Amino acid sequence: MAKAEENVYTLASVREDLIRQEDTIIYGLIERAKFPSNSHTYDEKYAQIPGFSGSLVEFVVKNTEDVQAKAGRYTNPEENPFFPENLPPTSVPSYPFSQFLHPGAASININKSVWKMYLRDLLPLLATSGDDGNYAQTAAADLSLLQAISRRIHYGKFVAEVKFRDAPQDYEPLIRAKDREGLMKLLTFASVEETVRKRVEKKATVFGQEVGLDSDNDGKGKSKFDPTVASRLYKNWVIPLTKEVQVEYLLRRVD
Ligand SMILES: O=C(O)C(=O)C[C@]1(C(=O)O)C=C[C@@H](O)C=C1
Repeated sequence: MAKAEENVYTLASVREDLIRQEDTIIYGLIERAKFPSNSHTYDEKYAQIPGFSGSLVEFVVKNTEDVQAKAGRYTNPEENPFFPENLPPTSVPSYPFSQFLHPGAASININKSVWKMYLRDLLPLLATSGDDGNYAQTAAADLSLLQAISRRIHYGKFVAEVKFRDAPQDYEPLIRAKDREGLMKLLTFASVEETVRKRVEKKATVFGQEVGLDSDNDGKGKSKFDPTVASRLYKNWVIPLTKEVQVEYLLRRVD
């Protein structure tokens, strides 16, 4: 959650926020796994939308972002659109979001990589093959999951700012030397990453299980999706991309 006041982010508070965001991502995985792959959703040749060239998922994401931009979504520095080109300005009164980040943060948006990873890597792991015709609903599930993953990854900007403020003397020389590898090493906590992966898989197991009234049967039924998909998502893409955002942010931090 964005904070209105200055200096309210700490390493503990941003980590807590990341933990809460895990829930949103796992619910998003469950919601998308409800539908089969529905490949027409992603097929540019299938969608014949007058005045629009692209797939159905692009149509839903672009148009929803347009509405949400007018409603003020992107005035929050935690939010980054997938299609920033030609987005309308907000039409609502502004909220005094914290100016915690360095202004360079605004130029970091790695949603092109998030989008590619989602379609190419995650969906084949998550969705069973098949077609039930629910393409609009599928695209809507894709959108909320994409937004949750994107928010988590770009939250790396806040994590990096906190780390920089905690130890500028360690970060500044590496930033000035543009030492990406050194920065990556300094911001990495292998044991935290392992805890995150394990917790995510546990949450996915718990949230994905059938709940009955007979507690003896809880957890015995079929899971709503394979919980290892959640931990693989984090291990292979979410954590590495969050770290990439941190490095990009730090490189702009002393400009
Ligand atoms: O908690 C941190 O320190 C983070 O930078 C977040 C995160 C993550 O993406 O979960 C990324 C890098 C660290 O190695 C550990 C965890």
